[in-house]
Amino acid sequence: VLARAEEEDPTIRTMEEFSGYPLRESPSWVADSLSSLSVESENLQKQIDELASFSDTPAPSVTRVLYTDKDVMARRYVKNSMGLAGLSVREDAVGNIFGRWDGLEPELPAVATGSHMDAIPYSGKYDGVVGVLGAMEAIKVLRRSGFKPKRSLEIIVFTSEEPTRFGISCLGSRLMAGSKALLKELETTVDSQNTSFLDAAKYAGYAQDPVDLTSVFLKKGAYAGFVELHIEQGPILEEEGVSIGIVTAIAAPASIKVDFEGSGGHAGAVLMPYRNDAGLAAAELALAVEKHVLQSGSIDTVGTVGILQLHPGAINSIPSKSHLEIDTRDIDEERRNVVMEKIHQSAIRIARDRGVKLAEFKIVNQDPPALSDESVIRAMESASKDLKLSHKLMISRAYHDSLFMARVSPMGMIFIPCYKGYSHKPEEHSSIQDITNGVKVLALTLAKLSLK
Ligand SMILES: NC(=O)N[C@@H](O)C(=O)O
Ligand SMILES: [Mn+2]
Ligand SMILES: [Mn+2]
Repeated sequence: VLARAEEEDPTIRTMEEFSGYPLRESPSWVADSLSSLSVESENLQKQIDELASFSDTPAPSVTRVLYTDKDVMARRYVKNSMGLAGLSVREDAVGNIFGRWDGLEPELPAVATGSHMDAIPYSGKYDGVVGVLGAMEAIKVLRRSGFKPKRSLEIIVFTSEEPTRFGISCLGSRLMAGSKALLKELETTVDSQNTSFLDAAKYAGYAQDPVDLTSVFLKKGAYAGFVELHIEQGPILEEEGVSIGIVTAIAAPASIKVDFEGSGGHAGAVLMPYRNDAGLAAAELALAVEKHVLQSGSIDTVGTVGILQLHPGAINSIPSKSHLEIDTRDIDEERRNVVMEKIHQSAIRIARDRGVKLAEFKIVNQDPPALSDESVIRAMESASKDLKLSHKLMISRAYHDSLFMARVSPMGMIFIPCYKGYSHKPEEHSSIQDITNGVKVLALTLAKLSLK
């Protein structure tokens, strides 16, 4: 369809370049391709179920942690599927996977899409995976419709969006966005088993010597656009009966690691006035996090203590050490930073009042929010309209690799409804109809962006 229009009327091309608006969004082009946008939904659901089987915990839960055997098997499955979809596949030094469909003008910066396939402990099978397998299906949909992209289309599977193994979220996309701080951090980063990041990466077949992780950095202007399809992970779309969420901004995430050290001792013999209980210090700080977040003055501020560990972890021994990991977010970066400072002051006060040592108060990440790009938002909106799917503008409270891709490319995200907004638990679910709608909107959005 495209080739024919271009050959027939060069003025269209000039008009397009001038307005930056693909005239071919004229009803005829969209109408032509709309009817032929067929999604193989059954096969897509089968792939989602198959990928969920690469898990270290029993179904319906999914646990797939970075560079573990199940992660390596899942990576092999996805690379294989990319090959079958006719994409040229490559990987970088930390295992970000790229599947490319060359466009008519392959020298132009490509348009990318993608998400992640690692899964936190005891989570579901849709978080990230819909954006990876759905992206592959979107490319297949366009191929089936006879569409020929001008700009190449590239699927990216990001390494370690989840912070599970090394406490670092969006590790792959952060590096792609050129984070020198992370580069440094990874030299000494170890997991809870004291395995270094580099050893774990090597175990999975990455970070081959001579290790140069700067090779992961994206060249400026590498992509003309990036669009991530993802489940909403919240209840709004389902509650309002809306099919498509068009993300305009991603909230600003931050995480803090805290260690307290006390004197420990016998749970029976040490009387209460003589204790320096690191466990109670941790408990008090966890409640202080909640207090500061609730007092931020906005419902948009959230705070979670998702990890709280006590040492030696014996019922009849007073905790001598405690470790907490705090996740706090807000769409207002300043307001979130104020909360973080209050949490820090509380940690110092609690340590003083309880006679324990604040051994560590480490801000692991403190990221700014990201805004979606206007032109990408317009493309997602017009795609939803063309497909006659209800849609609404909304913000993402969860973070995504898109948060970092926004630093190197015009970014947008497409949300689909999920059951009761459940996520990060086995009950996470999106209907194949909702996934199919998301895939169609993604396909059409990629087509429009690839013509620009
Ligand atoms: N999308 C998503 O779940 N990202 C998470 O890693 C998060 O904690 O937001
Ligand atoms: Mn997640
Ligand atoms: Mn995700």
